Amino acid sequence: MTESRISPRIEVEAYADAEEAAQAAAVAIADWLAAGLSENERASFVATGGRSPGPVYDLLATLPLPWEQVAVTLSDERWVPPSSPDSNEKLVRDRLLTGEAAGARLVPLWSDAATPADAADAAEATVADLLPFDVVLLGMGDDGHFASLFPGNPSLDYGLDPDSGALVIPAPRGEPAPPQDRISLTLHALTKTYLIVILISGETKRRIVEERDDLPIHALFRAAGDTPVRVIWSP
Ligand SMILES: O=C(O)[C@H](O)[C@@H](O)[C@H](O)[C@H](O)COP(=O)(O)O
Repeated sequence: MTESRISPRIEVEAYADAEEAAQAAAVAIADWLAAGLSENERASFVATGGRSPGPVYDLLATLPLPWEQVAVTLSDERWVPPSSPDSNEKLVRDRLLTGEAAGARLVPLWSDAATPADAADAAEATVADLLPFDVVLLGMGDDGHFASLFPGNPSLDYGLDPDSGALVIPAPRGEPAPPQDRISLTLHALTKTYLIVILISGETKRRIVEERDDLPIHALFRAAGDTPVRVIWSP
């Protein structure tokens, strides 16, 4: 593993391949959950969507943690029911809440509310009950978005406002992204945690992290304060 520093606190940890990166992320998450559970009755984990985290969840589901003491919520959700193949809740139910981790408690963001805004309002209280999170897992898009906080989206400024006080907001579909309405945790919510793990791959994403400072992900780095941020990368 090699490390490159882009700031005093953020290090890009380079792993040989996606499998090694997933292993490193799973170990980081499991260690932090175990540490939280050594001090508290409950722990909470923010899982993310997309293509990258599935192998991490597969590994976590094999680990003998006291998962019945762990609450799992989502960094964001597409405005689709949990039966949809696009649902992040479905991804987490299928890949994480199985095996050893079947007993974990899922706190979803989607509900049968009339609109994403109504669902976000309803999720505000259930997410607030989980704070501070023990660990947050995020991915990042090629545009530097994380969760559903997309460059150019009308919800972005509010979503990145560290003083907003809001935990969960609607993110409308738009041009260029996202392709469908979303619900997202805010920067304010996602930085109320003891560890942030960002799982990315490919040169484009590594260069975004290392060479730019103007995208949503960089606002997260700045807002993280004393919260450790681990950027786990593979080619
Ligand atoms: O709902 C989602 O799609 C995710 O929460 C999203 O924020 C994801 O983390 C990034 O788009 C990176 O996705 P990949 O890991 O597939 O590149």
